[in-house]
Amino acid sequence: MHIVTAKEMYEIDRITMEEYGLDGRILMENAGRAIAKQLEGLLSLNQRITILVGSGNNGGDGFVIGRTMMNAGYSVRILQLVEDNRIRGDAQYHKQLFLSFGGTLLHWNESFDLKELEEETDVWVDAMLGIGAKGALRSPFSEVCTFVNRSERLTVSVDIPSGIPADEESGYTEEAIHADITYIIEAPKLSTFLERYASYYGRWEVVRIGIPNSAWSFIKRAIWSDQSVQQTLPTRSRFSHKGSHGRGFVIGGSQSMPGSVALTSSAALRAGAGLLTIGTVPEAIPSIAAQLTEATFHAMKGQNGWIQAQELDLSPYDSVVIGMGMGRAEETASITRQVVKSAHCPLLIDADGLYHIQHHKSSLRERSHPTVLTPHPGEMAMLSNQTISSVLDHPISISKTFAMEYGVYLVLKGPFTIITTPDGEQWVNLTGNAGLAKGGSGDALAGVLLTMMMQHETIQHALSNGCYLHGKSADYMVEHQHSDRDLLATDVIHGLIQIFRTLSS
Ligand SMILES: NC(=O)C1=CN([C@@H]2O[C@H](COP(=O)(O)OP(=O)(O)OC[C@H]3O[C@@H](n4cnc5c(N)ncnc54)[C@H](OP(=O)(O)O)[C@@H]3O)[C@@H](O)[C@H]2O)[C@@H](O)CC1
Ligand SMILES: [K+]
Repeated sequence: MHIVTAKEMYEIDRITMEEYGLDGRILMENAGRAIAKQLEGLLSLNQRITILVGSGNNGGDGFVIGRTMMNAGYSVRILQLVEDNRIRGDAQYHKQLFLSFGGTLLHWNESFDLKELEEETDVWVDAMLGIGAKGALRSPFSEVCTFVNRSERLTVSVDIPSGIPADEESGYTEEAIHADITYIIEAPKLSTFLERYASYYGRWEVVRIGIPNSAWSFIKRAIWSDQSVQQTLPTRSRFSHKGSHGRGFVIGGSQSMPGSVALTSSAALRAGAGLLTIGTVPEAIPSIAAQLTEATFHAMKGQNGWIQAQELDLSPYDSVVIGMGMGRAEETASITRQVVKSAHCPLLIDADGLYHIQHHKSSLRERSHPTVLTPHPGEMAMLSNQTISSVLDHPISISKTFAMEYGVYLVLKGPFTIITTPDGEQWVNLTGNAGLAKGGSGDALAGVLLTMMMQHETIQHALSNGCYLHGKSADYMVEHQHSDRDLLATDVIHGLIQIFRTLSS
């Protein structure tokens, strides 16, 4: 399923109408009918529907929904918020149909009594503004949205909750509709995944309106779905041996921080790594070894409990991860630089490794093997010289610019983790929950990703599947054994057992 900007969606509509010849009025009919079908499944016949329409094609969808629901036996009325002469084109065509079918149309005016309307309403359908919304809500949209948000009635939005943008834009008002459900037309828009706007959507579902599949070919952004996982997660052959599942190397840890490297390694093993070696300071080995009997160790030279710069032979490994629990001292900066240069295999840089790389980003471009960076928004801000709030407002475009500029795979972690390839292709992962917002989650993710990188032909598939599995495990654990308060990274690692069992059954 693709993810689009408003501009891209308009282009897809244009291609469908001009190049394939599908009339815009039919698209609008399909949109309204697809949403009406969902509403019929959701509502009982005694629930009275009020549809709020604006001047654009979003309102046009509202007129189709009105006619279709009315025909299905529901009590429907439409409140039009703009003057009659503002409704044109396809929307005007469908408004006429609604009227000729005997629909009830109310017009907004200064003295309109919304309270009275509310008394005759069980469900608000918001068809005021769609992807054509620009800037803060103007009157009377702002007053109507404020009223609907205060009303206790079920609120269903068409395509986008009115008042929020489709794209990574700011400057919108909080009066935007807080929908219970949003039926998104054909493809989620960027704002569906932005911290600032995601909650306005409520629960969302995508409805198809007949856009041809080939019209999407220029869109390089999509959701990583259950189906994507089924198509790309490698199966294990009966004749495989430990060497077939990858030999991984985890570099990190320090005397005072052995835990994160233990989590990464434990996750890598649980995700199915064939062999795993941990490179850390001698002082950290006993405590990690006590937890992880399956790992082997490479005792690295250390000073004051931190890893020192030293020669490392990385040739035996299929993938390397560096950074967790390593500290920010100059010694660990030079080992990071050295590994970036000498790892002739896929390399994942996380945590303190990202801190060290910020001043040597150009060295990433010189690598001839894949490099993966796994920042959280704070680390992304540091790497891209942006503020954290700017990263949160523009995670999709900032990720893309960075990944393309430095030729890296980027995994920007968050409630919707975004995976970007060096070519600028992007995938959004939907699994995971608030239980992952704590220390240790990132360490566990790095371990799962390390293993996936050794077992997939394509790094993007590896990263997308790794993020999916990690989030899916967290979801499973919160559903069956934990809450999103008490979930720990070790629980997420443990939950992988169940996820693999389900996927392979
Ligand atoms: N073939 C297609 O294209 C299909 C499209 N489809 C549907 O069309 C939707 C997009 O339609 P759209 O482009 O007409 O834009 P839409 O969001 O309805 O409204 C624009 C109007 O809003 C106004 N306005 C803007 N900002 C405002 C504000 N802050 N406060 C107040 N008013 C504001 C603006 O006024 P203006 O600024 O021009 O004065 C303009 O008149 C899309 O989301 C989907 O639902 C489907 O039917 C499938 C086929
Ligand atoms: K809307």
